Amino acid sequence: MQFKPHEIKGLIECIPTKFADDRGHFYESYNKNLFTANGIPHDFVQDNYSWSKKGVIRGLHFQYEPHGQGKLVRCMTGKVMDVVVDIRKDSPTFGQHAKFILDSAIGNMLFVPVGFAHGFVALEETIFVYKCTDFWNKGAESGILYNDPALNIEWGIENPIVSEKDLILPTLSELR
Ligand SMILES: Cc1cn([C@H]2C[C@H](O)[C@@H](COP(=O)(O)OP(=O)(O)O[C@H]3O[C@@H](C)C(=O)[C@@H](O)[C@H]3O)O2)c(=O)[nH]c1=O
Repeated sequence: MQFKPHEIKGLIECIPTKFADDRGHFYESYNKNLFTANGIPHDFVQDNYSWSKKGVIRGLHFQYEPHGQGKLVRCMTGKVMDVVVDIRKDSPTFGQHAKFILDSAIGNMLFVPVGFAHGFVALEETIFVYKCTDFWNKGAESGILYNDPALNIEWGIENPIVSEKDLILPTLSELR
């Protein structure tokens, strides 16, 4: 597994080493000792699964403290452009976003720490799976409008499929 810290502190892309043979291939998608030794020392308490049609945008989501969730995200099938926004108030990169192509053919993952809003656009029909460091808490759920003009995120898609809930999320400045 290769661990690639991003210039926005705390984001780590994890790229597995695959063992291929005549049957197919194998890799460890999570190993607590290895992840702990490489800057992801968390206890994950919930695993999530979503299936999305091509052109779906989910996000940008986060939970308020003390229910913040770190997330280790990846595609089991398909491919997404994953988008994260730094909303840590004391961060020098507050308000900045980063984009990652997560591709099931590669198996790359992204660790998104507490303090980021997270979302993705499905570039293909995609099964998206992720481990969370805290439980879902409906009362603590919040988010930012995916097309908040101030964030200036280029999603690369016209007419995305977005949930009614996500279409009425506040902008980042409305949150503050
Ligand atoms: C997130 C979540 C939702 N649900 C339920 C609530 C609702 O009825 C249904 C669908 O929920 P949502 O529309 O919020 O699902 P979705 O838009 O896929 O929410 C997810 O989006 C991505 C981008 C994230 O980062 C996740 O943390 C999560 O917020 O599933 C749970 O039971 N447990 C959970 O952990």
